[in-house]
Amino acid sequence: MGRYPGTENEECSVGLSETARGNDGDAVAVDVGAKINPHLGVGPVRADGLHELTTVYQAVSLYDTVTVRPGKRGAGISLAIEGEGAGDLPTGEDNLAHKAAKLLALYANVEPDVDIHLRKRIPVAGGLAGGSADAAGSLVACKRLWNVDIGREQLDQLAGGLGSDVPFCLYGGTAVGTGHGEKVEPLETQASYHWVVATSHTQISTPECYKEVDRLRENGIGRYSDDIRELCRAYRDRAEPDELAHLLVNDMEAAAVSLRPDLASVMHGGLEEGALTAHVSGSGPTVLFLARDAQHASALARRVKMRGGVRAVLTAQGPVAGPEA
Ligand SMILES: C[C@](O)(CO)[C@H](O)COP(=O)(O)OP(=O)(O)OC[C@H]1O[C@@H](n2ccc(N)nc2=O)[C@H](O)[C@@H]1O
Ligand SMILES: Nc1ncnc2c1ncn2[C@@H]1O[C@H](COP(=O)(O)OP(=O)(O)OP(=O)(O)O)[C@@H](O)[C@H]1O
Repeated sequence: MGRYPGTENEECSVGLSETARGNDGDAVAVDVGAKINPHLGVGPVRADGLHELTTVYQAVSLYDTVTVRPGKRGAGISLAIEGEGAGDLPTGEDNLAHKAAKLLALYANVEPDVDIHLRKRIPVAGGLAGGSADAAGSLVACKRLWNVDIGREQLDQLAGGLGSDVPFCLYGGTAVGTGHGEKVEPLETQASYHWVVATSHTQISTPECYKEVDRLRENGIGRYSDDIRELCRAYRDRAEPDELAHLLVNDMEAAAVSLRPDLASVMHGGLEEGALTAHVSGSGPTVLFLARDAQHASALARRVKMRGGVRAVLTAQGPVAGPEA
């Protein structure tokens, strides 16, 4: 069993290294879960270039760990990354965890002298909001490190300026997202579901996937799924996984498959192996399979892996709580 409830992935059961969590009392470490969209309705493009969304978010048990420590006076923000995709990610101002720390320091009028360490387990550019999770973790950890007095609404606003998924990553759990995804309303549910998460060797850029949605729409393919009532009811009523399977929607799926046609055979393979349903996660290319329970998820993950054509196959359970420092 992993160190997080509901996960047995090796990636998640590895104890944190000393560099990640240290022994110094000044370090603040937070775990932030990946995001999935059980419903992702994509509407028209707005005047600001972003698409109107009606989405249901859920945080699942694949975690990045963000650790912050006081840096040398005047040294600014330093960032080190280990784990999933570490070599490919920016370590400077382009990193979302860096941006988040800088933004909070500006808000709080404190010197941003902080050493940030990211232990990444969330696949990069996989449609699982790994960068957004790190931004949310950095906000929460730096808030604690610098004792920043900031209300929920203002924190949400800073998060929304960093990216559409960042406000949800602050909340975790299950939530409804509107606007361009930044307006988040928590959705209470006692239900818990088990997923198989099949990651990919290549990445899909989020803006490219949105552009492909638009291109397909111009050709009459796809429509805005803006009705989430049945899905919200199912979450409130603790629907059985079989019922939930029929209610999941992703308006970006056709675009992701158009950009990466091999995803269709990954989905088809999982269904043949007994998945209740298969969907692209967000803007892809990760594929999610819904399982009946934890045992079914483990068995299904093994079978999906044996079929090949994917990078890694993980299991995850959701919802999980948001980051706490
Ligand atoms: C696909 C999702 O993950 C679903 O939750 C999100 O909508 C993407 O959220 P994100 O990665 O935080 O994206 P952002 O950093 O806000 O935006 C990246 C780019 O995606 C496109 N974008 C994003 C959100 C949105 N509602 N409409 C868009 O068209 C825009 O081209 C934008 O420049
Ligand atoms: N801390 C970070 N972790 C991951 N990616 C980051 C980070 N900071 C910046 N990025 C950039 O963001 C890009 C998208 O990465 P991310 O893992 O967030 O994608 P994603 O899961 O597809 O996002 P979303 O689901 O929100 O669309 C990466 O290619 C990378 O260049």
